[in-house]
Amino acid sequence: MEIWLLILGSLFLSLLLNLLLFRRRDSSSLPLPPDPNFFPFLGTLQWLRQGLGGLNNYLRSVHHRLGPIITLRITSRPAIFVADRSLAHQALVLNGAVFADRPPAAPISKIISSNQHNISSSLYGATWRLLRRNLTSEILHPSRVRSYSHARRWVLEILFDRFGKSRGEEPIVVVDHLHYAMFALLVLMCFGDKLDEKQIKQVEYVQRRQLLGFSRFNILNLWPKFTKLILRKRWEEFFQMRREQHDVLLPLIRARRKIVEERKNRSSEEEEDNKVYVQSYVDTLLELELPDEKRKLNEDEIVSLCSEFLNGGTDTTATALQWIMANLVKNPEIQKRLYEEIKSVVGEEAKEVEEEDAQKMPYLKAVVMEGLRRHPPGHFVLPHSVTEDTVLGGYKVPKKGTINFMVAEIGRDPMVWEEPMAFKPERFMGEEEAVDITGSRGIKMMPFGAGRRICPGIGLAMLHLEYYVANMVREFEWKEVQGHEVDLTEKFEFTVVMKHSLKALAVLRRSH
Ligand code: HEM
Repeated sequence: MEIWLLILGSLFLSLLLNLLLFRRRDSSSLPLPPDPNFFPFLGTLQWLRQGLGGLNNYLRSVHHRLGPIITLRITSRPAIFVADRSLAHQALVLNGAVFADRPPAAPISKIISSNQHNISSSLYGATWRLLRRNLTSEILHPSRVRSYSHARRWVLEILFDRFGKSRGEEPIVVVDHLHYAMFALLVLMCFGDKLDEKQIKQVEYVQRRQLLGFSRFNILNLWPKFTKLILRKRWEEFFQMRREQHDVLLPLIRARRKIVEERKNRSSEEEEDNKVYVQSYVDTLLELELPDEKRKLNEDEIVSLCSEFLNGGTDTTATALQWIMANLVKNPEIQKRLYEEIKSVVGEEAKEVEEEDAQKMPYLKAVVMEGLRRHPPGHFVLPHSVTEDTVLGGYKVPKKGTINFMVAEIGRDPMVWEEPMAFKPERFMGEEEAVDITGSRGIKMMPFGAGRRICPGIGLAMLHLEYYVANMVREFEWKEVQGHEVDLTEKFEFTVVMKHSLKALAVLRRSH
């Protein structure tokens, strides 16, 4: 009886909260969140010149003046920015379905996403659901992720080999190796076979060129008809880049299609003998049928989905790894404590920290969490939009607008985190250990977003971060290079990277 009362009581309460928070007033009678500029587009021009870093600084100063939710007029649609964790929770988690849409893609993104036929840009609906479910259940499911453990070990050997060549004497630009390593891993998960170094480097080249080109090509989005005339060369450059990406990815996709078709024609006994087959992301895409159009994906769409998979899992993880390693080099006492923990779990002479060992290493987990809090690879989530006019924080959020959440500001909120700019993994030990990184029970940090559009790669990303940090620290002692002291200044690229890449010495710990 008491249980029933409790359930009824909480249902009633959540209904009431929902009504109070979101539908208290008809949204049409409410104003948009405050806009800092009397002449709306002037402010935009002010930061456009400085790129995303400029936008970030500008937003921070506007939030100080006008509060946690504001509007900017970047294009003809209002763009709302939220810098408050409770408002983010109210929107993304408590009212998740309404805030799960994406805005119509700008011209450049429309081409890259093959008309919004990928996960990150598709509208909230049947196509998004199909593509996202395919990725999470066919590739990112824990059992499938386990089947790629040989690949993670192979990549670890590549990394050790590269670091070892410096013999602890030559400074290493760590992030270059991390990028290559993450590409090797994700390329294998995407296309199946271990490709050779030249092929992996080609994929890395075309993908990173696309990522780093975002800010260069962004201007083409503003007035396409006009820019097609005055920035013709840049449009040509963009299409050339796209062609080169197709030239590299399409042969890999076609080779995979051939393998899948050959498998279908094989008998089950032959299949038994051919146990080396590991399912790749492309294999799963070949089978999909778009729900609205009742047709299979075309090659352009498969390229776009592969590109999203590669970008989603490489740059983000390599960026986070570099920030974490930089803090370990800058704070040798934290690195020492981490090494002691690793040694106590696997012993001094173990060749590898196995993936399961991380479960027995609370300090390792704390180091990774602190890295993601203090240096989230993305300072914003991807732009969201709402499926209907709605209300947030007493303001109107219009259906045709975009809304974004300031990830870095939320993770550095001094009301939640003591000394937010300091790197202190201890804050995740003891009481704070239970910080929920998915934000479903309340948001304190949100490096992967929150709610229905939360990053589907969160489990894989955490595994990669824990596994590579643990192994890099177990095998080498990482030391600062005189004249190249660690500098934590940020630079906005696709992710927010170190302005001066980490250079460090990797000194072997074991004699082998
Ligand atoms: C440290 C690593 C990573 C970080 C920090 C990260 C962060 C994020 C963030 C902030 C979003 C946007 C959420 C939103 O719009 O609300 C996102 C979306 C996404 N991420 Fe990740 N991510 C990481 C790794 C990965 C990996 C490993 C994959 C896949 C292999 C991946 C695939 C995606 C996809 C497909 C989306 C779009 C989701 C959707 O729109 O439904 N990410 N990620």
